[in-house]
Amino acid sequence: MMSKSALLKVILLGDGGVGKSSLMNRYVTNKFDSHLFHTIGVEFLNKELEVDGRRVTLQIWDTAGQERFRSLRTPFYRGSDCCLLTFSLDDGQSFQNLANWKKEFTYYADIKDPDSFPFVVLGNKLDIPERQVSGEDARKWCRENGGHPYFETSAKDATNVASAFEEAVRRIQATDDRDGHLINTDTNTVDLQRKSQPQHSCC
Ligand SMILES: Nc1nc2c(ncn2[C@@H]2O[C@H](COP(=O)(O)OP(=O)(O)OP(=O)(O)O)[C@@H](O)[C@H]2O)c(=O)[nH]1
Ligand SMILES: [Mg+2]
Repeated sequence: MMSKSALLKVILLGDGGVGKSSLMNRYVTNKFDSHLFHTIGVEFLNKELEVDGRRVTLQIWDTAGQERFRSLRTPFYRGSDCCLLTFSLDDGQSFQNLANWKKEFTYYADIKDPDSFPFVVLGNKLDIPERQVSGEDARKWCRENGGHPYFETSAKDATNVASAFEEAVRRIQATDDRDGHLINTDTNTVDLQRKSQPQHSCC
């Protein structure tokens, strides 16, 4: 039985230190490291998953958030199917910068119609009690800037991490049927549910 899986590219953008690498690592390897080094340029990891009965290969691109690495990361924005705008709930400035990240992505990814492009907003480090950004302010920003879904996550304790990435897939699938990205994976699986057809001897 041939089964197809869509190859989808999601990209994590946001200030340095908000937890982009930690979110990717938590989701793909289910690990958390409290002493991660700053990302230089970009890195990516793949993850196979099934969303609403459809198999997906998610290619997750993690980018360097520090300003000095802008020229290293921007060439990789093109071809993204979804952008995860990430800030940290204990860092008000990273929330203020979301608009800049959205603008930078839209420009370098050459997005013709930003209003219909799938963005998902992540407020990370939910486990840290000293919040500087309220959920109400974050939801208001998302409403006023395109109606983007919003998740409060913690890469440290895994809260909402899988849901956020799964929603990114849903938003892509809702935006446009990805048949163009479907890649055939010859899986040679036998469908055990199917009743074996009565053998008709033909002779
Ligand atoms: N408490 C807590 N710490 C976190 C969380 N996510 C990341 N961190 C920590 O925050 C620091 C920065 O995390 P990174 O994942 O490296 O941040 P980044 O966005 O990839 O940073 P750049 O690579 O510089 O863009 C690290 O010490 C992480 O351990 C979280 O959800 N909760
Ligand atoms: Mg990083």
